[in-house]
Amino acid sequence: MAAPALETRDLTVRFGGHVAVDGVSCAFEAGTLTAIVGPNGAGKTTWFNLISGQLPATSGRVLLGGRDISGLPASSRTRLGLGRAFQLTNLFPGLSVRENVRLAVQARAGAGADLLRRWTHRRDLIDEAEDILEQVRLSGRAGTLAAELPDGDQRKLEVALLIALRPRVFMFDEPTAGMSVDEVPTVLSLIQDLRRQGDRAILLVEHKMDVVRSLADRVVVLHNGALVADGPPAEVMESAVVREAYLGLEAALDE
Ligand SMILES: Nc1ncnc2c1ncn2[C@@H]1O[C@H](COP(=O)(O)OP(=O)(O)OP(=O)(O)O)[C@@H](O)[C@H]1O
Repeated sequence: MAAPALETRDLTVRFGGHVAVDGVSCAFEAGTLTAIVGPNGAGKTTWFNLISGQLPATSGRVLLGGRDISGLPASSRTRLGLGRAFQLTNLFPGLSVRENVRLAVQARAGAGADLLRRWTHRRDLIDEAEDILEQVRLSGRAGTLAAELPDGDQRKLEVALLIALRPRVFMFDEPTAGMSVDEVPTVLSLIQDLRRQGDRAILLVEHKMDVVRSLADRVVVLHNGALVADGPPAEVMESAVVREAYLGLEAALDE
């Protein structure tokens, strides 16, 4: 059997006496979208930080496609196919949307640091960038400077840059936080499109239960740093253990 796209084994981090992520073992298969939920301070973002390499683990392992990446820095993990959205540092505010996407495609393709000058020779990469712009519905804004995009479009651009990297694992941490109501569906349908491609695992930290219900195949619940429930959304969100453990979530679950 193929190794899971991503796996954490007994992953733990302590801050002094506080165990923020407590022995979390969990595997994510390609073609699935897993929502990670839990009350504030449950350890969701810290778990993401351990997976992406932003934070070193105290103990435990992270495996990407079966390969142990625990000791690797974040940049190497990205190169190996771990794509975390909204943490990207490769967005150039002074360049247009199109130029940003082209640079990301070119960087992934290893076309060198000669950047925009080479574009005329790489029709395939130009086409790929245009396809991605279309996929994220930013073709109409291709000439706009990244810095001048409204927030929602900037999120879309960040997803575009992530797609350009062709990761096998996509990690989204509250992708619609702070967005206006009319922008939310676009970003959610983008994430749904990614899931439909079938060859990647998608992890989504999300507080909005309606989003979880509509997008996720599976829900993983963290509480006090530990994984306390894992299963199909309807089952997990209705389970007594989750309802009892999460008084704070109860209102949201009933929405
Ligand atoms: N660098 C750090 N140093 C000390 N404590 C930390 C650090 N990072 C996180 N923590 C603590 O670890 C716990 C988990 O925090 P984390 O942000 O991962 O929770 P979360 O589930 O993502 O919460 P939220 O939903 O509010 O984003 C919290 O108690 C937090 O204060």
